[in-house]
Amino acid sequence: MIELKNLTKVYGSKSRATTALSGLNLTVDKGEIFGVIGHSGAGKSTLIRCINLLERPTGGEVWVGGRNLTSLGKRELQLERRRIGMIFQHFNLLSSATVYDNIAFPLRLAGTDRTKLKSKVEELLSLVGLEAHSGKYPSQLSGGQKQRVGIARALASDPDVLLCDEATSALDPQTTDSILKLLLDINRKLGLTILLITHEMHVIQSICDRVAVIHEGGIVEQGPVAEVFLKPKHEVTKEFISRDVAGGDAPEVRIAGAAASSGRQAAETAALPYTGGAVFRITCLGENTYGTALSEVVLSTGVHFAILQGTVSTIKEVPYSQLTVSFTGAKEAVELAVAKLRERDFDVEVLG
Ligand SMILES: Nc1ncnc2c1ncn2[C@@H]1O[C@H](COP(=O)(O)OP(=O)(O)OP(=O)(O)O)[C@@H](O)[C@H]1O
Repeated sequence: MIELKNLTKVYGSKSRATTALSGLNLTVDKGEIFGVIGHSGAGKSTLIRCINLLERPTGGEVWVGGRNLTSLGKRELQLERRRIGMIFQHFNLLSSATVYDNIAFPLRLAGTDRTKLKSKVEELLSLVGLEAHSGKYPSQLSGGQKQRVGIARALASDPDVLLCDEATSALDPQTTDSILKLLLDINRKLGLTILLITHEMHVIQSICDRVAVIHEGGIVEQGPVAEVFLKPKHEVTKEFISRDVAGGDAPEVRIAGAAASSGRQAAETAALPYTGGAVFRITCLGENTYGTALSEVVLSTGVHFAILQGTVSTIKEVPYSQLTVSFTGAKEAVELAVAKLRERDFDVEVLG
């Protein structure tokens, strides 16, 4: 649905030039929710604004729905843009217009007749749950309600694609969750392709199918959310995840006193209690998360275990657990426990 080929954006020129995007490639499939995460200055806003050509790329191509937008003239581009809705961090509503008129705005611009306009606005008000607020002005609405208006307005032209520019960054956690749920509902009901940019892993984890990590104007890692989230490879990805899990800057896993050989293990050998046992990271995705497989394996092999760190949560409504455990017992028994866990679809990583 969206294909970015070798996308480049340089702001300014000569000694004042800033390269915001450097030959970026990305494909978003029809009907999926795709998240791009990155730190401040990584190029997220530039990327999303280049997709509807609010920002002209310096080089490369932007394909949406099979058309190369970068090759279109003004009039054709205007028409294609109707197939791309956009919502913004600060909502960008018309302050002097009511909720109804904000939603009706793009329909009036497109010359929609009165009867059709009224029924479309009413349908959108109901979709975003604002039927009771249609006569209010933006100043009379909460942040979450304002974003609902933004979403309804973006959907007025029946777009195929919705671009979300940090759409929940100005909202509190509870309101964020209700807006994310609305986006997920819309994606499922309308089959809308959604591309969002964010600096919050929670947003990605809640609703995205796939994620790309942007750093210094390029994609450094991408894949299905569960894969990237549970097995991050790039340092920037690991940092986002450890912040999200630990709620701060703490590294993901640290083991006090254990001998370390590899770089990754060395970085992880500092803060968890030393139990004398072998340390593993055990990951489980799906219904098995709440099952008894782990205790069955442990009981059947006679090893003892201590949980050093753990998370049980969900990735887009699918449960997962990731536990750092220390196994103590005879070497053969520990090896057997690990083999049995792997047989039962647990991912077991040796940490030390
Ligand atoms: N209009 C502009 N003129 C010059 N440089 C710009 C302009 N817009 C962005 N940049 C630069 O391009 C780079 C990428 O900026 P961009 O806003 O795309 O990053 P971002 O990931 O969205 O950051 P944030 O999360 O802080 O919004 C940064 O170095 C920024 O300073």
